[in-house]
Amino acid sequence: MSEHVLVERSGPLQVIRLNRPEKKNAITRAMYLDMKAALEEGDADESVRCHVMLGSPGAFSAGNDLADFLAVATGGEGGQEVYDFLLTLASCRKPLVSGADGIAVGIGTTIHLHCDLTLATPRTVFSTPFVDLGLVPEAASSLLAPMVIGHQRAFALLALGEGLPAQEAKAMGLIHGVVEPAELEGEVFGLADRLAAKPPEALRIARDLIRGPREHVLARIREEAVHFMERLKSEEARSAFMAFMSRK
Ligand SMILES: C/C=C/C(=O)SCCNC(=O)CCNC(=O)[C@H](O)C(C)(C)COP(=O)(O)OP(=O)(O)OC[C@H]1O[C@@H](n2cnc3c(N)ncnc32)[C@H](O)[C@@H]1OP(=O)(O)O
Repeated sequence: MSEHVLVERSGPLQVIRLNRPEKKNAITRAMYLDMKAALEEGDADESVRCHVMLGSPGAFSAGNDLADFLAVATGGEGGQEVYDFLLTLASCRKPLVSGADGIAVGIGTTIHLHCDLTLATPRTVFSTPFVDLGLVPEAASSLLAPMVIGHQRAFALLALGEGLPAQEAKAMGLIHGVVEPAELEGEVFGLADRLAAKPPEALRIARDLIRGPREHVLARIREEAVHFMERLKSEEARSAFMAFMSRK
């Protein structure tokens, strides 16, 4: 386990905390592996009733590490860890509650589409500049976002790259609530504890019914991944990553 993902237990909750604040919690290949392993271990552990996902004060996540993307764009290895993590996330068997404060870019936004309850703060802005990076949507966001907020709002988010402030995201039904930064973790743990206290089998069946079949979500992740991997190696993407890495 890298020091950039902290996995803790809090009673029946398993807490996965992104812990790379100096890089705004940009997610590296090692961090995807850690998050995947934690979700699998929590799912397999009968005493875990709910997963909690958190970032740092001011930054849930700046999305995929762009140095890692640049490495792939210039002929190196990578990409499989993201894909494997997303398939695990989308098939997770236990409820997921997340809290986002501040920066939530790329996968730092799309992770929450797989969470059952998400809280954010007034300073949180969700954004997915995929197209500006020469990329395409991932995490089945091209399917899930239009389902939740409608085509045009999803298009503005995923294709135009417009930031979506937390209050608007709540009004659209994309997240459950907005609380002050100082209250975020307490409120997230409060929701997760309420879920953990429910009869687990009834909650599991209810969650499966509410989320619906997973096949089409997994199929969309696969479909997006084909395009995403091609785009990662494109000149459009390479120049966008280089522009970020060489900015002053
Ligand atoms: C499958 C997944 C796909 C995706 O997730 S696609 C999305 C990829 N992410 C992005 O395009 C976001 C890139 N980052 C930014 O645009 C900005 O950052 C922010 C708006 C998120 C924050 O800006 P500010 O508050 O001014 O912070 P700062 O000075 O830019 O960042 C602090 C340190 O964090 C590093 N960093 C930020 N984001 C990333 C990243 N995504 N990959 C690698 N490093 C990142 C910076 O370089 C810098 O580092 P140093 O202090 O050493 O200069």
